[in-house]
Amino acid sequence: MAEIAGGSRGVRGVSGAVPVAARRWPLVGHVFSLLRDPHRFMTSLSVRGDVVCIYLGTLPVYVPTTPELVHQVLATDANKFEKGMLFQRLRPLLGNGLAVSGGDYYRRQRRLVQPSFQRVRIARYAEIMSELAGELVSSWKPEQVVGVDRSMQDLAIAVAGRALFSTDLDTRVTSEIQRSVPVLLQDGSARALTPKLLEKLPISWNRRFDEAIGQLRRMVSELVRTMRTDDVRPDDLLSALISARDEETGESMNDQQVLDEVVTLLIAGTQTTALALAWLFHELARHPEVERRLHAEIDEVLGGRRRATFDDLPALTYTRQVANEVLRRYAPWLLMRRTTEEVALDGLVLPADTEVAVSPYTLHHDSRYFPEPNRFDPRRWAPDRDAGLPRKAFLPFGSGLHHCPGHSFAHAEIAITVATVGSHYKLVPVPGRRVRMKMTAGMPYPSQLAMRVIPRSR
Ligand code: HEM
Repeated sequence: MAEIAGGSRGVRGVSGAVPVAARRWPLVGHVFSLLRDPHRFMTSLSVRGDVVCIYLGTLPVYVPTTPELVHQVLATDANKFEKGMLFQRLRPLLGNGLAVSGGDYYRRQRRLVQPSFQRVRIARYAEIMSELAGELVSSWKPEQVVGVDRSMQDLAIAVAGRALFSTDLDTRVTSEIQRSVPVLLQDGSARALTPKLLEKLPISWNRRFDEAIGQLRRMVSELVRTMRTDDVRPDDLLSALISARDEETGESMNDQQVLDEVVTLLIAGTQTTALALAWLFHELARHPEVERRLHAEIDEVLGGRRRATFDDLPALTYTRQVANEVLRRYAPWLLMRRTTEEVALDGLVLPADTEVAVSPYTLHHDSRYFPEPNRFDPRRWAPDRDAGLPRKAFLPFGSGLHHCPGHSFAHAEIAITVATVGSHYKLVPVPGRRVRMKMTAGMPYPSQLAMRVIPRSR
């Protein structure tokens, strides 16, 4: 029989009954099931109920599974929530940046950061994307085996680094970013999930993590100070953040605030985009008919050019459909929130300080909104099917108050990279290496993604 949490002021003062997800273990709760087979666990939630309780260790977390309830949490009632427990554990890394801050402070910072992602600025960042994707492709040799996950991560870090700090800064900056960001991405999620007690132990990954944060924050704060005193500022994201003025108050950010937002952008904007690209190449290799159609589009739009640019984006329509399908299939597992006051959610009353999580992954694999959800089918996103699209069930970039400010940046980077790679090469899997999906850092990670680079014959 299904386990039920709640009851009259049951779990931590929650009133109302709610089903508990299957396969709960003593002490670890559902963490074991999540790690062992994340796809199976996350897709089992919607069959259980409209709100399901999962346990991260002994902590109950309430997960709404319908688009309407998700919209309530992320948009309509967004003011009644703050970022949840896992984000708080990342404060040493992200400071008080957008991903962790809340209330009036958050709103002001969001108003200041948002203009850095206007269309004209994306066009400027797209030049960097095109140049760096071209350099990556030139560095590959025909028949070479590349770690696609690692290559895409290096590329995304280089793009974000240059977009933030312009091209003419010394290479010390770029190499420090290339060194610290992967450490922070890898160890940051482990730190968020392990007991707080372990943070202080002098074990190697704690030392590595603390050293990487220290180095990165020192370097960025030095840059911010230098840039403030320079008469001529480069046309980059960092100068845009420094010059931003709040329309309502005329205020700008101090050095600490700029620093927190820069580190947040480096962390939030790199791993996510790199994963989408890595999974995209994986899916292309598994679906030759999709790959053929994509290559045909690239050849037609680029007309023999070897690098895609910002101006090509509107014509790369099938590329966009493929990207959307990747973002559907490989979406964030859980976006964590915590109530700041009492919230009524589908017959439940959640008191303040209750952990709630929304799962884009679960919604994206619910057959009520996406028929045959495990099938990779970019045609779902074809323009003639537009009217039937379940928009509220598609949340790769979240929605409402915290909707990802970097979504156009990410779409531009995905399309430019795929088209630039596709104009030279196709990537084929190395036989005998099985790719599994891992639960890491809130996103689906491939276990390993070694692929061979084959020149395209046209
Ligand atoms: C495929 C790539 C990406 C995906 C799937 C993605 C996904 C998301 C999601 C789901 C959220 C909402 C989190 C929440 O509600 O708790 C978010 C927020 C955020 N993203 Fe992205 N993102 C991507 C790329 C980027 C890029 C390229 C940047 C910046 C250069 C960026 C910067 C941010 C920031 C700063 C936030 C926090 C926003 C806030 O809380 O107000 N992201 N992203």
